Amino acid sequence: MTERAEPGEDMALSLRDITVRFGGVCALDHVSIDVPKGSVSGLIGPNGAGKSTLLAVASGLQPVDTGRILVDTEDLTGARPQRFARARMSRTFQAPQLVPEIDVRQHILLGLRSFRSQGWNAKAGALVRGITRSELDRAERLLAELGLSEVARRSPMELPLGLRRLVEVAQCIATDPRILLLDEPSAGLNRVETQAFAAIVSRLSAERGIAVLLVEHDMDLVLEISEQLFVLDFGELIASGATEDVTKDQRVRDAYLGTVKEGA
Ligand SMILES: Nc1ncnc2c1ncn2[C@@H]1O[C@H](COP(=O)(O)OP(=O)(O)OP(=O)(O)O)[C@@H](O)[C@H]1O
Repeated sequence: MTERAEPGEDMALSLRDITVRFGGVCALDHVSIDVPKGSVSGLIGPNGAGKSTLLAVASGLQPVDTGRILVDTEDLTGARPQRFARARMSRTFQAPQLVPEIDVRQHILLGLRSFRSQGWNAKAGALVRGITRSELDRAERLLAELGLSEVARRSPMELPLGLRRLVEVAQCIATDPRILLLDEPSAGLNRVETQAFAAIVSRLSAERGIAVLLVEHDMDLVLEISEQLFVLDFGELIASGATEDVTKDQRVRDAYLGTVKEGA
């Protein structure tokens, strides 16, 4: 099912000529993007532009009508989401996929064992039993790194949305991803929480060499942390490249960034 493809040495994820149609709607129209290793890329565009569809394609959740998906050097087109996870691809969802029955630390322990709480059941609960000292230490370090130590023993459902999103990110990080897809992580966060979140994502990407692809409507956040930008409009990629170049592109400014001032 998977085969070696031509290596995009600096690219963690390459989507080539991706088309996805839902009946008469062309959600993605021959879109190609390259997400570099170890940096943050922003994926922006108005409502309905195809951003969520592209993330679903990139994580193996959405079949494509045309195109190829290369993760590092492997062609995973048509592979199941589990195969993407084995290729060290991890993602968050607009509604964090967390469960009330296990505490924050147990979510991290699941992540360390390469499980997500998505589809959690009694079997997954058993997976966090018999944990080793080393796993516990790693979980505690990660909790501290993301500022979650104080809430480690609480159910994520008792926490405000901003912390729930961080728990999901922490669980993703625990799986030791090469690629992290973030779907509107700042939705529902206040300015201070968004700033804190931005700092954490930038640091994790730089320190751990994670390629981050960020779908986000908060342009301040996107422009602050993204080294590259991809701009979708009605399923079409209208611009891509270094953030400072893309934000000067007249078509992008007209379609989406009308309020961004020169030099922003
Ligand atoms: N499962 C589906 N069935 C039918 N149409 C869909 C489906 N998913 C998405 N679409 C359509 O595909 C287009 C792209 O949707 P998508 O959710 O990817 O956009 P988006 O950029 O993520 O939007 P938003 O910013 O509002 O989340 C839209 O016209 C949407 O209505």
